[in-house]
Amino acid sequence: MTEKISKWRALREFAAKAWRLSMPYYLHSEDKWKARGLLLAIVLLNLGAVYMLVLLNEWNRVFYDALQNKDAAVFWRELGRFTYLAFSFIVIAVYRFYLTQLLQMRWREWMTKHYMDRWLANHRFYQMELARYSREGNAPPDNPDQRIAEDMNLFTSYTVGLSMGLLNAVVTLLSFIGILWTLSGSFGFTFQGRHVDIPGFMVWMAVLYCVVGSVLAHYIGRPQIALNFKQQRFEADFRHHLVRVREYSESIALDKGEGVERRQLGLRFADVLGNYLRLIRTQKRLVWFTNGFGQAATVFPFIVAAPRFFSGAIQLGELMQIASAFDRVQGALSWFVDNYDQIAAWRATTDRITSFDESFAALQAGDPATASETNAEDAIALDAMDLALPGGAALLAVQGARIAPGDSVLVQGPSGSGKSTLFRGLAGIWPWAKRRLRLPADFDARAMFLPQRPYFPNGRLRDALAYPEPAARYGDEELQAALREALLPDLVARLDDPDAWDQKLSGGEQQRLAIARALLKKPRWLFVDEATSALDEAAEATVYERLQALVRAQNGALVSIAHRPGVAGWHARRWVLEPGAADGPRYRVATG
Ligand SMILES: Nc1ncnc2c1ncn2[C@@H]1O[C@H](COP(=O)(O)OP(=O)(O)OP(=O)(O)O)[C@@H](O)[C@H]1O
Repeated sequence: MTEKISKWRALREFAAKAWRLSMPYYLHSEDKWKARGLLLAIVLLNLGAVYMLVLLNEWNRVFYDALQNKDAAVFWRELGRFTYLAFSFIVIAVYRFYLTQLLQMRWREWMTKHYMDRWLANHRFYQMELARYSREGNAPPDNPDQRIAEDMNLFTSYTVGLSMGLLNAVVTLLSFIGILWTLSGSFGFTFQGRHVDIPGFMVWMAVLYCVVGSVLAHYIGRPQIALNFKQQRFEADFRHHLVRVREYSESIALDKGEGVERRQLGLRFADVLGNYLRLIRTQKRLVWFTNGFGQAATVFPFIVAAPRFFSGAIQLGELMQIASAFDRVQGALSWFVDNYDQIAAWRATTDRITSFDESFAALQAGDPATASETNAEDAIALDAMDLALPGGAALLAVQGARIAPGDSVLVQGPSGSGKSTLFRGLAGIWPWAKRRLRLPADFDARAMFLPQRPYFPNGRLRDALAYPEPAARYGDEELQAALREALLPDLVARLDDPDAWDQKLSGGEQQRLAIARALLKKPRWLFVDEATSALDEAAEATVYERLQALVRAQNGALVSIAHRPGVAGWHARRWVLEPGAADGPRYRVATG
């Protein structure tokens, strides 16, 4: 009993989830009127298709009666009528298909854009990756790329396809149950001396046939839901690992890591195949059943109605009409059996998008971490900032630190003490931060962080240099001057060359390209995290001289993280990360 209740609850929860995911498009999106129009047209075409089936069913009776009576005139007239009925049916079928596909496409477009916006907003794409490897309770769903690329497609096509299929089945059922009921006659038998008459006998037989079928299909096909869910995950993990091997191809080749990677890939692919085998075994059982069930359905109505035909109670036309109406009723009632696979996949995809959705909501709930005020003064005031590790352990505390125009600060401390995390906290991307900051009014627009590993999009060098702004914002001369100043004179002539710059350029060249980006954009508040570590000391000194000159010209400040003693000379102040008290964060910042 409790199992039954929990099943109903699971079904209700699934319906609620599918509803929650679907409604925004039809109720609130900017595309809602077109969507509703398409939906209405598809519903009408579905109803039209059922109406055509009713007409064809009636046609069956007249046509077969004409055959039995050897009435050639009626035979030819009915063939003519068939042509017209069949043509209308074909037109409806074509437009039903076309408009359904159009609706699915528009809906997918809207959902994909909507989820891409949410994923990229407020650094959520970054925070999701951070949280994934933390040991906190509920990790975000795996492979967001797959959610966005594949699940949106699956969800929209299953939702439209299956709900229209269900509508079709219900309307067909209602239309043909009446026909079948009228044609059925009643079935009489004597039980304990009393005569019992069952009206609509064929309808009851159809219902019995399909209830038994649906229940059996459910029990046979049930494991598919979980297996489908897992299959998607295993496939995505396998693909993800392949992409990583491609991305880190050089490091792996230098480490001679091919063997390990091959084994890792083999393990992931074995998961894919193992689960797939289980899935197809379950599917095989279901195919056994649905085929047997479908074949039996062809002869079943003849067997049940034959006695009335042989007794002369009905003609051949009526027998054929009964068979065709039974076929329709049975087809409608078997909707569940026939679509078991798809329903299972629909549930899996709905669950995946819902968990993706929930992780957005959870991240959103944590947003106050990024709160900061605008400073009345033109300076960065870190009144208090506590940074923790993903597991919750307190890592670093800063109190009463200040960066004013003209400042140059070197941040020093042991490796792993939280220097980069301090920058992440200042940039407002670290989710485990409690911040009481006052920032200058132009901080958002004019602060720039140079990370240890800069990112360059594949494409023309000018796009990589100007990223994330459009390259068109800068003239050739500006771009070339920035490259020259950042000690990359050889690249000056290659502004329009398309390439994978993060693979083609050496580590030091990539760092100089990131510095060229800073020189191009002229930030006021510049944060440099080991961004010159791959340069030789002479080049590092030249670069620092230029960065210093840059921020001085902007009346800004330079804050650097660097281990090399040579860099210290370019900074007037030090912030040192020192071990904290035993009961507090691991490190505290001593400002100087
Ligand atoms: N995504 C993460 N998940 C878990 N721990 C992290 C994550 N990012 C950083 N940490 C941990 O936070 C601590 C501080 O890291 P951070 O990169 O800020 O150190 P750092 O002082 O800049 O080190 P280095 O000088 O080696 O670059 C380290 O112990 C690191 O392992």
